[in-house]
Amino acid sequence: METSLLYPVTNDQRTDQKLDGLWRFKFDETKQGAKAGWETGFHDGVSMPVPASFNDFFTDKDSREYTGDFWYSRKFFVPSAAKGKALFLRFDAVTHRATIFVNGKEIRSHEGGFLPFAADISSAVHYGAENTVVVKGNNELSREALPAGDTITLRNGKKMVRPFFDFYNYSGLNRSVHLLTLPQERVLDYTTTFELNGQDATVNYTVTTNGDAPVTVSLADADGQVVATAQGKEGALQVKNAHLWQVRNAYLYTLTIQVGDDAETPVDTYTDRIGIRTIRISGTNILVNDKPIYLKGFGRHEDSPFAGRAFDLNVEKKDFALMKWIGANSFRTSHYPYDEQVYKIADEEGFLLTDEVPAVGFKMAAAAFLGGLNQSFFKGPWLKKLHERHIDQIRDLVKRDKNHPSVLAWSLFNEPDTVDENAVPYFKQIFDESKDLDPQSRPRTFTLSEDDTIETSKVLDFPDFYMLNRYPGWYHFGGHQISDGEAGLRDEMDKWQKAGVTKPVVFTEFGADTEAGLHKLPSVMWTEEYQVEVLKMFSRVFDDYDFIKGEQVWNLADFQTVEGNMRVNGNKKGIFTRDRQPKEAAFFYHDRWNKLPLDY
Ligand SMILES: CCC[C@@H]1NC[C@@H](O)[C@H](O)[C@H]1C(=O)O
Repeated sequence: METSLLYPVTNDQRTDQKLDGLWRFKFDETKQGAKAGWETGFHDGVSMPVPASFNDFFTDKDSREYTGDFWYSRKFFVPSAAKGKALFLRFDAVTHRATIFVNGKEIRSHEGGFLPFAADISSAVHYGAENTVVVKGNNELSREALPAGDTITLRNGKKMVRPFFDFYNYSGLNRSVHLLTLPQERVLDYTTTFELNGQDATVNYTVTTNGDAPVTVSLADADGQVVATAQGKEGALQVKNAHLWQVRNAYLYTLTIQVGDDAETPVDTYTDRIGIRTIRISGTNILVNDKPIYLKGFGRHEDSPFAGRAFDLNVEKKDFALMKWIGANSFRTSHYPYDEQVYKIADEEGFLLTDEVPAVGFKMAAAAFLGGLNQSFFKGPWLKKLHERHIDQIRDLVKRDKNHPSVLAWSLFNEPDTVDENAVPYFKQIFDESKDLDPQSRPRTFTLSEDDTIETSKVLDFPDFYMLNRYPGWYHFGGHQISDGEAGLRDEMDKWQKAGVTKPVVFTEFGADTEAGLHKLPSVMWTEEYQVEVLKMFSRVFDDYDFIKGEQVWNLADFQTVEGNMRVNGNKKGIFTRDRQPKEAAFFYHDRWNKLPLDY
């Protein structure tokens, strides 16, 4: 678990310099890099953009599909003025694992391709001079790491991944790298929780520092007017006539934490933007500020041409423009934590997001669909190591994202095999160990696949609300059989209703692969007309069951997957194409969702 995951800020005490741009890059198929001294830096290889996945920049298949070790290297200057400061390199994400070297000295390693980590380089840098940072990365998959898969070796000796999941194994320095200079005594973390008292609100906070200097906390409104202050590492800010953060009607305050007893020359200052709101599950309702909401939106991916899985602010801005146009109010960060900038935008735009760890592929049937073996996933020698990494990534996810008003819930798995009795002890451990991580006690949940129903799933007591992934009309009862698909879906909803469902149900995946531009009258599968027929069918069912409190269609946009006879250069269930142009279904949802209130 990381000591501090605060997002970098620049002020009189802190600097944040991004090391984005072209680095040197090379593969290390024979693992010769360490022996050849690559950790001290290199000038050969190719230039590689950061942040970006390396895969799509190559024109040969062996390079695009490369699996194994790879190395990045670049120089960076450390000014003499940085002497006396704590120096860190912060990697927003390296997929799937990394070892960091500075000037040839190994600093640290990190496991997990979608969460940040910081390397303390204070003892390794030369001041007033150029330094060299080297990243040794690896993108192999296994059953004891997240996301789950296998790595096989072809007869020609080359490694190849067999993901147990349906998204491409884009790899590399997928997010920004920051050179941070920080005060020796500083803020490491902070928490906020909220109480609403009529028009007023109380912001309860805690601050963690690495020293004993006094702490002062203040809150300023959107006009910069300080509305509350408090002293101490724990306290309460009393806000009169609080302006609440609401769904698609956001309001953000600025929280300022000052360390030191002289406000004129503080030891450290950290600022962040927070939203005052509460989240609660009550019966089959999801409440924001004690008002029931209905989730309208998408499962998404961080995926785009050229950048691969890398965070691209241009794509993110476009995606939010599309989600606002269509009338959405939420999305799931399927199937991994997204770049922190996504959550900041969601905070500003008033979107709710379900924050998901990459616990995907925990189901051998899925592996079988994608080429794995058909056996119990939750009964194997990989479980101990997998659990360690799983709970570690849940801890870091909550530590990183706990102060975002946009975070509605934590998704701890996607489509795990919950029919298997062996799943129960694993789920109990994960839910027990994650229970107290979030100071705001937001709901914890996971998605249930087609096989995991109210009759077959063994773990339905754990989630705080249910997330269903259902595909009648596509993976079964497709085409002219869609009427049987609707009847079967209604049968299942009737069983949920009859069982007396006591928690909200959100549909987090449903849809149909659709080739943009393919039309036929009457429709056939893969046409735009058919995708609309499927989505209209789901809409009819959703409108008939009041315990259903959300519809997040799969997917916002077409996205890259492994190649195969079930994929046409990727997954085409997007409502928009991969270059973000609308299919017919986009206009269906624009009409359906914009008739409703923004938050219901
Ligand atoms: C029947 C499982 C559906 C599956 N669910 C997980 C997503 O990551 C996939 O993209 C989606 C699909 O196959 O479209």
